[in-house]
Amino acid sequence: MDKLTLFKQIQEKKSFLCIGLDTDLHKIPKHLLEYEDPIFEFNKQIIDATKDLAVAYKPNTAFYEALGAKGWQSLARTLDYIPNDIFTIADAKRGDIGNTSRLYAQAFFDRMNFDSITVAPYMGVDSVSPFLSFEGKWVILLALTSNEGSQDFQMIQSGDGKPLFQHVLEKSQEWGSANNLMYVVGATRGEFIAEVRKIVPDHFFLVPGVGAQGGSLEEVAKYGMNAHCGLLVNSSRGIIYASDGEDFAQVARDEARKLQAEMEELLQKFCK
Ligand SMILES: O=C(O)c1cc(=O)[nH]c(=O)n1[C@@H]1O[C@H](COP(=O)(O)O)[C@@H](O)[C@H]1O
Repeated sequence: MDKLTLFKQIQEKKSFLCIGLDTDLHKIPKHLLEYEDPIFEFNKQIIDATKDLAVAYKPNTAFYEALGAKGWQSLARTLDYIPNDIFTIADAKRGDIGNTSRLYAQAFFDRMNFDSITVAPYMGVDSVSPFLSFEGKWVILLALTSNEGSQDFQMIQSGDGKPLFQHVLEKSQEWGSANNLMYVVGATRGEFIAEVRKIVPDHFFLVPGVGAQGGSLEEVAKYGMNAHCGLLVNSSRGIIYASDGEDFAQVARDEARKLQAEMEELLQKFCK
């Protein structure tokens, strides 16, 4: 999916919501456990209930890898079930030496056909560029993450006073463009979003940290939105685990609708 098509989706649905399919066997409603593939059944019902409200789905692969081969099957079935016009993110946080990264890219872009994959930049250009050589696919590079530990390294300043995350943003622009490279910017790092947007004015951000992590959607939009929206704001637990009863899909829809309604207003206010 290219950048313009993604923006058209955002305009049509009046939404820049990404729903995280972080599906945990111990958290899904108990009545689903009688299904042959409870994880897929849960995801299927969440997708059916929210596909008119979301412009992206983001399974975090850890939740599927932890279940071994069966988990991978559930992930593949989930991906196949997501409507083709909705952007898909393999939240795998991969990155290794060149020939290994190329195999990771094959796994998620050829064998699984995800639109995009999250990648850690720590090993530099040869660990990232193999993913960028896949036509029509996206790298979503970790830049300023939402977790506590983002302070440990990402804020360390080099001699020129630039924090590490700024070096990641600047250097990586030599590797890809705003048409195949996005950045992870945590909603919990609101005070830096304006600064990040200045460094990368045209790139899309994947923004986790709204909902369960307490980040502000309004602040993200106020400081991060550009003329093509430029944002995919994720919520996982806040939506998919809003209820653990038989009504889980409807309640998830209600939560997604609340975020989408707020996004509709924010698009009118800041998307210019
Ligand atoms: O790459 C990510 O998606 C990610 C980056 C980051 O900085 N923080 C972060 O929470 N995430 C992921 O985004 C999702 C957030 O989940 P919730 O806190 O339940 O909305 C999880 O799958 C995280 O792994």
